Amino acid sequence: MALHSSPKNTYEEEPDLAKNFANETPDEKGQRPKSKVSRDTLVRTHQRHLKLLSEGSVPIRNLILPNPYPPSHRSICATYKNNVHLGDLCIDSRDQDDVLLLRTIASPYVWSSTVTVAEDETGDVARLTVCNLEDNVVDPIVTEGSILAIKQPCWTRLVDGGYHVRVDHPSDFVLLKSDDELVPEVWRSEADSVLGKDTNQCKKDGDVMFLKKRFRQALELYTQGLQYLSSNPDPASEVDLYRKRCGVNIVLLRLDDAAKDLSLAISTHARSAAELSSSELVNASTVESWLHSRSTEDPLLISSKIPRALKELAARIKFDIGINQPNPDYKLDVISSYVGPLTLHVDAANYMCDTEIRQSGSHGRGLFAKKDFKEGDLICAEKALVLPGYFMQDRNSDCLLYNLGDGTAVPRPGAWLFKELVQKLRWNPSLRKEFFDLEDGGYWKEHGWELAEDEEIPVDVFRIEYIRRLNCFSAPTRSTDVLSQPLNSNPELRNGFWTHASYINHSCLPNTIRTFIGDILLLRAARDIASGEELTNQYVAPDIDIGARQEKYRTTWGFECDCELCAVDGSLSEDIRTHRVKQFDELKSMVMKLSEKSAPTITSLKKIARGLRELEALYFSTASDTEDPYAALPRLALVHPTLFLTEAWRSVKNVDRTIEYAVKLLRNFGILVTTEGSHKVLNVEHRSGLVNVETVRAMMYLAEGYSSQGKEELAGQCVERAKKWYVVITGAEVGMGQFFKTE
Ligand SMILES: C[S@@+](CC[C@H](N)C(=O)[O-])C[C@H]1O[C@@H](n2cnc3c(N)ncnc32)[C@H](O)[C@@H]1O
Repeated sequence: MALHSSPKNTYEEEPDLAKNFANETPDEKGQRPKSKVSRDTLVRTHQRHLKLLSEGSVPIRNLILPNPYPPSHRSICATYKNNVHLGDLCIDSRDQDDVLLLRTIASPYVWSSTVTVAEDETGDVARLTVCNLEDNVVDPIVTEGSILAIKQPCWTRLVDGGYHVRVDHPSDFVLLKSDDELVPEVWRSEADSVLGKDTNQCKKDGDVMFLKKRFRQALELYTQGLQYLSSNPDPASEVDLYRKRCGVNIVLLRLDDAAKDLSLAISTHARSAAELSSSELVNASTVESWLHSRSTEDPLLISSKIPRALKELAARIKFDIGINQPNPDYKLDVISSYVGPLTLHVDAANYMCDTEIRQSGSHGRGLFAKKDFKEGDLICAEKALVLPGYFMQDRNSDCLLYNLGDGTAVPRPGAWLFKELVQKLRWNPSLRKEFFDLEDGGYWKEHGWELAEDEEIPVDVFRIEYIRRLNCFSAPTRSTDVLSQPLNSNPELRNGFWTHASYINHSCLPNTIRTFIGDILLLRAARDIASGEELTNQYVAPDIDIGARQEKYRTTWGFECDCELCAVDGSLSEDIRTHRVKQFDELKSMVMKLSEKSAPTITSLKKIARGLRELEALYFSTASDTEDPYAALPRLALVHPTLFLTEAWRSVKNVDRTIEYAVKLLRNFGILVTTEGSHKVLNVEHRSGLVNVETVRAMMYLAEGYSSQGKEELAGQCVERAKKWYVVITGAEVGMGQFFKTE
């Protein structure tokens, strides 16, 4: 992968160098660093890198995950007794109980990570690199003079020589307030002078910061205003400040804090409003649990009793945390009209109550139907836990994630999802249980890490990455848009996370199809599904050759598929398999060559048809005397040439052949189409067929063919079925008119 970062900027680690370095350097674990850099040199080097950054020498964010280690579970108060200094630290050797207090002596360098220079209480200095912070240049977290506590600190070697203190888990990094009792006396006296503004001034300054998008500073100023009010009570100002702080917390995706602020705003308002002072609303914790409840119900009628501004915030928080509605009723056309590349997040509730998670034989847990669904029905709709909304074309959004632990490199969509997941989970402990319950490929168990019952779940960035990798989905802005894109155009897809849908296991013959409208994932039935049946989905479209597809499942998700198609394909002799792939490749290259020509000749079409028959024979030759194992199954190797021939016969207006090949195409996807009753009734049968854009098109070609033969009833039934499948593959009826007009 080409990297554009300037070689001069050594603060941006070169992933390949870092990887080789990690493998090649002598093991110094547990030793003290051999060399020490002076304060002057550290600061001068830092200034040079700040300058390089301001000159824009770093177009790609390289996020690097080193070899895994668990986050510290200890609170800094509990570990204060193990307060260590820089001189005590060893290389690559962490003690969960250690805590290091530092004060920064330089402005931060904020890009792939936050780099600064800091001193300890004894005046010793170090380069400090904090990874996976939600830091930004406009509103930095670590400013000059910040006081920090670093849990389980150690020295880590740098590629260019030297050592730094590197933090990977955000929870191992704690920003201390100037009045915190842990802050050493010498530092405390200097930092204390920040306070001293009255509430109105804090509010005004906070508003200015908010408008400048310096959200963390706004948060700090509103907090100071509230502190002032604790000794000078004024309920109206208090409600106002909690409301404002709630708004900032929502922007920063700190929903737990936003819910707390809003509960305090509502309870303070209720206490001061004569008609509400005896209501349940005065109890902030009751309001907070309502905000966190996933129900659409409002048993305390909170919304009707509070001012509009608070009501709107309550709706915002509830939608962002996620609410569940009991039915599949959505105005998908309206929702879809709001969605665009920059407006992914829509206000919609989830619909999940007709599906449940339970054990699925050897597949771990799975998602199951709790009632019967008909083909095309909406089974479940879920808003994303995280769907990064960065602008794809923006050069500044380039970002790559390197996992040195297993040597993988994750491109931009996955890297952004990782970054945002870390922040969402860091700031919202209420969302952690659901997330960390997901499949992590045995990562935690393998390391023997466990949590006590009452322990807060730590934000382990390595575990987040394992969970992301096994459970994320690639998503277009809207699935409908994919249909209108030119064939073979390969638009970059986002990478998003939907927790409930993460429980769906893969099958090459899935009974559901997932689609997206903005951050809503819609799961629809690809065929009739009975209550109790496991719901399955295609993680990726299956390769024609079983060896290739099982390899993909094994390396990406750690399983081997045992669906009906894999069982039949897997029972073939190596000889037939190789033969099939070879024939397929030959036929494909013939088709590709012909596709480049504007009008293929009838002779060339007949040649392809002959090749197709030979390939078909390789499927039949696997049949025993009595039954064809592929009778109701897709014959994947036949799909591509059959599609070509269907469209080619259509383009030369040969109606009979178009119908013949459209029926064949559907059959090769595992969908059996027959007619009965003087050719008036269309039978479409599929137990495990694949529904996709090609099958929609094949149905439309059939409709067109029947129509030109004067068989209008059949044509109408084909159109009806094609429309139903259109909804299955795009999620909604949106754009259907246009699609069927242009097809
Ligand atoms: C998105 S999760 C699905 C839920 C998962 N089964 C669980 O228990 O949390 C993906 C993981 O499920 C398992 N899985 C999915 N499809 C499977 C299949 N067809 N056969 C076996 N395991 C499967 C694999 O372990 C895979 O990494």
